[in-house]
Amino acid sequence: MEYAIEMRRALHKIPEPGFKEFKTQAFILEQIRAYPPDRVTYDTFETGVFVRVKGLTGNRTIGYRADIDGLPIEEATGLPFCSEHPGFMHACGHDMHTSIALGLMKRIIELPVMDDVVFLFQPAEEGPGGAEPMIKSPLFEKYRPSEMYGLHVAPEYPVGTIASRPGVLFASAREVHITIYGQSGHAAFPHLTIDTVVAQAALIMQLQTIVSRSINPMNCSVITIGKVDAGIRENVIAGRAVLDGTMRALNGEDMEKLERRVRDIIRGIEASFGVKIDLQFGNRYYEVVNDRHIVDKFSSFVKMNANYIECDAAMTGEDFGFMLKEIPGMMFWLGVDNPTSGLHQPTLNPDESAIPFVIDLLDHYFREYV
Ligand SMILES: CC(=O)N[C@@H](CCC[C@H](N)C(=O)O)C(=O)O
Repeated sequence: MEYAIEMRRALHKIPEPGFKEFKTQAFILEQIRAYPPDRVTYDTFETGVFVRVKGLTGNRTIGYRADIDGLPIEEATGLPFCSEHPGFMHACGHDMHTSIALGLMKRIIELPVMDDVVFLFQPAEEGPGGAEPMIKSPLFEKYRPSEMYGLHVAPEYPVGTIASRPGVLFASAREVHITIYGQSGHAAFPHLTIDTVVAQAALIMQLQTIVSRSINPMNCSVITIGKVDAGIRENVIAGRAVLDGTMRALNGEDMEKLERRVRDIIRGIEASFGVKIDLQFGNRYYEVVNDRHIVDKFSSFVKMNANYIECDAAMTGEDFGFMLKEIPGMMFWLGVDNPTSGLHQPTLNPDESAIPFVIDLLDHYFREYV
């Protein structure tokens, strides 16, 4: 079996949450330590790894980033190499991203390219975000590339397709964590309680008016409440309710407006229902903004070798945006032909033939065009 596919299957079995990618990091280090130290240098950062592969001239340093974390989703693919970690799955394709980086690294160690190539195996993309601390760490200066690339699997495109665009490719994203405090009591005496479930329901519905009533309809934004929790049984009024969600926008102004309106609505809910609400915003992921010149260079190359689509921006978030704020570069979608499933679904099953396809493509690009 092709080395990188073997890597993917091994990684698929051990999905781990952000900053707890201990087995994944050990697995990556095991691969790196098999190479001669005069070809490869590396450092660990939290559960991530920086690697430099020496080029023939080393005049420049090209960066390639792979995110390595999994998601708290119970896998339902039935694959023979499915997750061995109950309740966790590589449901966003980071096993593909990491094995592509390992395969590309092996290729250019065995047959060097002109430039040094730096690989960033980054933890916690799904949250709380590993890209920002990784590039703020002093180690980043030792590995700093002059341009950077990253990819994300795209189940909706067939294998052999690359999609990207100059400018904003992914939205900015910010998690929202809300806890509602009231007064629990008997279901039969609601007037003696402060029911957080009713406040929670009203809050969810009001939050859903922000995008439609406060954001310019010509712009795109999203508020999703992905998790709600409250109560202990049918005849006890819940004294505490929790909501977790995420907000997306394509520019900073809209993201700030989303935050402002969430605060306003929460004040209103407190006044109308007599509850107290604790609101916490997570890290803001910046938009992924692709460098125009680098997209031109890369897309011209791809058009000669594969199918290139100039796609629309997507409302997915990606902390690769932090890296692209610091270093010019680009992210692109890699077709993995799984249109009946999708990202963050328990049935996600990317076509592995995309792995050798993109390793060949990037190897060729890094060797002759970058
Ligand atoms: C590519 C992808 O699916 N990324 C995640 C990033 C999540 C960021 C953060 N945890 C949030 O929810 O805001 C996405 O959900 O788009």
